Amino acid sequence: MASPVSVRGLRKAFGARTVLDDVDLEIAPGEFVALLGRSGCGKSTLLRILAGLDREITGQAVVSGTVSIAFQQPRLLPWRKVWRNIALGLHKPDGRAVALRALEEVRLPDHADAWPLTLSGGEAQRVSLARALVREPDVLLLDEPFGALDALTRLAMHHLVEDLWARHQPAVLLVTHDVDEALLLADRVLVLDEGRIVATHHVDLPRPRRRASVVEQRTRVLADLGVDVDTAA
Ligand SMILES: Nc1ncnc2c1ncn2[C@@H]1O[C@H](COP(=O)(O)OP(=O)(O)OP(=O)(O)O)[C@@H](O)[C@H]1O
Repeated sequence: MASPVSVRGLRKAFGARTVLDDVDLEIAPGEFVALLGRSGCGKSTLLRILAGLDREITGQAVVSGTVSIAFQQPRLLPWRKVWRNIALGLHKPDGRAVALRALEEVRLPDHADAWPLTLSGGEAQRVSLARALVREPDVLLLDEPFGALDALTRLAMHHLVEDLWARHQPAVLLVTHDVDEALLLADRVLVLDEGRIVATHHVDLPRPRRRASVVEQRTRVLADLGVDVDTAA
C-alpha cells in the first residue's frame, strides 16, 4: 500500500531563513512516528505543511487520504457545545450520534452538551482528539497535544492515544519535546535539527510499554538531541 505520508527533498524558507532543508520522510499506513527536536528546529512547520496549511514549499510533500490535526491548545469554539465542536464540518445528518460515539471513545460520555469553557485542560484535549478522530483520518498529525497538561493527565492521555491509535490505525506523526513520550508511543522516533532529520530510532519494544523499558534508548535519543545525560544529571 502507498505511504500515506511521502516527503521528498522538502525545503521551506521564511525569507532568507531556511527552516526545513532537504527533508525526506515516508510514513507507512498505521505507523506511529514521533518527531523530536529543539525549539525552533522546524517541527511545527513540517506539520503545518503536511496538514496543507502552508503550501509555499520546494520539493514534495504528499499526504494521501483524510488528514486530521490536533494542537497543543484544543482550539474549541467556545460558543458551540462540545458535541457541535466535534460534529463541525462533518456534514452528516447523524452528526450528534457520531459525536456521542467519539465522546465515548475518549471517555467523556457525559459532556456532549457541556460548553468548552467548563472543561478542564485534559477534558478539552480529549474533545479535540474526538474531533480529529470522527473524520476517520488516514493521517493524524499531533502537534504537542499533551504539552500543556499536568504530568498525571498526560499519562492518562498517552494510554488513550495509544488505545485510539490501535483501534483506528491512522498513520500518526506526533511532534513532542518529551523523549519518554516519543519512546513510549512511537514505532519510530526522528530527531530534527536545524531543519534536517539527523537521527532515526526504531522502537521495537512490545506494547504497552513502561517507562523503565525505554531508559536505555532514552540515553541514545538524548545524545542525538545534544544532551549528555551524565552531565545533565
Ligand atoms: N510564519 C512564519 N514566518 C517567519 N518565520 C517563521 C514562521 N513560522 C515559523 N517561523 C520560524 O521558523 C522556525 C521554525 O519554527 P517551528 O514553529 O517550526 O519550530 P518548532 O520546532 O515547532 O519549535 P517549538 O518546539 O518551539 O514549537 C522558527 O525559527 C520560527 O521563528
